[in-house]
Amino acid sequence: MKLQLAIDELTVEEALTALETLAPYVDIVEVGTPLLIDAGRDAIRQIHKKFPDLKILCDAKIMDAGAYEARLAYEAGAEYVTVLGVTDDLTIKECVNEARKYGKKVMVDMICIPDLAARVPVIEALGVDVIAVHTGVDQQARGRTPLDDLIEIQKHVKSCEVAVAGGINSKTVGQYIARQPDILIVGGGIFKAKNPMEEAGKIRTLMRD
Ligand SMILES: O=C(CO)[C@H](O)[C@H](O)COP(=O)(O)O
Repeated sequence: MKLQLAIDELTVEEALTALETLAPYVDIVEVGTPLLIDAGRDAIRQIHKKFPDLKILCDAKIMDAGAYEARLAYEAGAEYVTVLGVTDDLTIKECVNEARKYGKKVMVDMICIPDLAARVPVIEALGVDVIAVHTGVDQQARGRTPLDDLIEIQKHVKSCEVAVAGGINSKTVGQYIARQPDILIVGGGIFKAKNPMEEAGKIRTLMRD
């Protein structure tokens, strides 16, 4: 199981500083959508330059122009790019084609897909690498978690990796670890903790137990 650290509400400078202590705990660093809006691909470039061993996920949440936008992420140094599962199959396929050209990966964000059982086989057949269930922050504020979606999606995914995101922290992570997703995504749970390094350490320890 890999730990993906989602960096959403930090500046690039803050992200680079935070990674000095957090990098040893994580496998994948996510340049989150808000950070991407704030700093653009420079966020990917700077993190890649300072931490060349860390895999970077560009949370572009692509909805259109799959090949072009995926290429922008890969050329900046991202290993993964995200595309939205609600978009059309052609856009997802274009991302996959571009990933294969660059030797990189595509994660599909299943946010707001009402019928996971119907959509998963179609998306898997497009050749994506990771399918992620994701409860967005606005839904989290209404008390929703991604646990039921994780349980549901694991019934339908046959071969690609499964990731889970949405308000996970060291107190709730146990229920996700018990389901053994391939990638656990944590953002606010670490960055909003009093001691982010301690929180990342706790999560990492629980992943090993
Ligand atoms: O994709 C995201 C926001 O669009 C987040 O990066 C993802 O939900 C993880 O962050 P958190 O753990 O704070 O929910």
